[in-house]
Amino acid sequence: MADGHQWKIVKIPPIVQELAGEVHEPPSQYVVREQDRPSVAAVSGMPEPVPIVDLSRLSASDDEDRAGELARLRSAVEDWGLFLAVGHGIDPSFLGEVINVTRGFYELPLEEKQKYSNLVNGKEFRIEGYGDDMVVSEEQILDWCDRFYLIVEPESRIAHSLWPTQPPSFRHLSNLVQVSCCLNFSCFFLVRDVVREHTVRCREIAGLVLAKMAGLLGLQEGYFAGMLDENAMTYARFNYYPRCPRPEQVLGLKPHSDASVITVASMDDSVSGLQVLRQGVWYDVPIVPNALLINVGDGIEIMSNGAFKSPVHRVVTNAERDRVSLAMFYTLDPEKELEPAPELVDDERRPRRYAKTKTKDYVTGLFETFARGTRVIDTVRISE
Ligand SMILES: O=C(O)CCC(=O)C(=O)O
Ligand SMILES: [Fe+2]
Repeated sequence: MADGHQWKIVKIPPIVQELAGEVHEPPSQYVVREQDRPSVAAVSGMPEPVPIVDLSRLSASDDEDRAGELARLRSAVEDWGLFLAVGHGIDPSFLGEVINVTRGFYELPLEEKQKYSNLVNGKEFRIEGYGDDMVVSEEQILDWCDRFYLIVEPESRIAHSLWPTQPPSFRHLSNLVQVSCCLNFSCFFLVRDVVREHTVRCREIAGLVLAKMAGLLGLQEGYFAGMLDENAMTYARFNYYPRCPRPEQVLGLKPHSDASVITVASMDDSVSGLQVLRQGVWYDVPIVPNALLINVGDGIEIMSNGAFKSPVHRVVTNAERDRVSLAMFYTLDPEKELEPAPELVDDERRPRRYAKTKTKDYVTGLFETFARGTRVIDTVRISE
């Protein structure tokens, strides 16, 4: 099962935040092959800008306004697979808090963060928790990034060992140590409470976008959004990209696409790093203050039978600044099958392009392919 799955790993990777403080050059296991090296500024003076969609206008009463924004949405999800969403209604101060608690988590002492380790008994890898890449081979090139994954919903799948509901008792410790432990724990409670609230707000946004995307395909508006039911799983991934002395040699996050139905990401307003691949060219996703990034996941590419695209994206690092982001991955009930909507398949004009898989197997497949630098969607693609 995706959430309970554990993998044997060949080695335990270092925590990049610790490593970054010690080295002047990235160790060889982080240095990507010559042909995979990032141009640190990709196409910023780009032939075309990364799309921006004003969500408030998708439901505008003025027909022309609405049609114009829907056309922008169509082009974004067909051609790019992602866009920056403005007019989403989330208060900028709350978005600032989301980024602050993400930073706050990474500012905790290492021992504190390691209480939430993604390694079981120090040697098996699980999705949830704090740590680094799942290392499946000696040759694997590692990402210059630490991450903390939490399952936010449904309640029944939350790993309560990683998600305490009661602060532990520190009474046996000295006063000074008690105070510092309480501070650390209150930071974790803040992470928990903020991410819960953020999940609900971002799901409303995801629901609106999914409804409009279904409409663009001639499906009922609730078609995709309704699939995010009470058993649907939401993962939060808090990313931390330390400064890197040689940003041109490493990747913060290797090229991948998201296994979600849809992803809603909040990013640092002070430092960019996300790049998207479109028609063979890497584009920088610019900083637009208070915008959210909406990323079509593999789930929508599959369910739309390829009409909408799950984009390949990656993250580059920065020599001067560290960077944080928080990605919310909305996925289906792990027991639900992922397959093209029957309405969008017909043998003559639109043959089926993806085979059926169970969501939990798909998500498990993501972690295995990601470690190898390949894409899980290619394992279900039906060749023409
Ligand atoms: O850090 C970012 O901007 C994107 C992160 C991302 O792609 C992911 O967590 O899947
Ligand atoms: Fe991603």
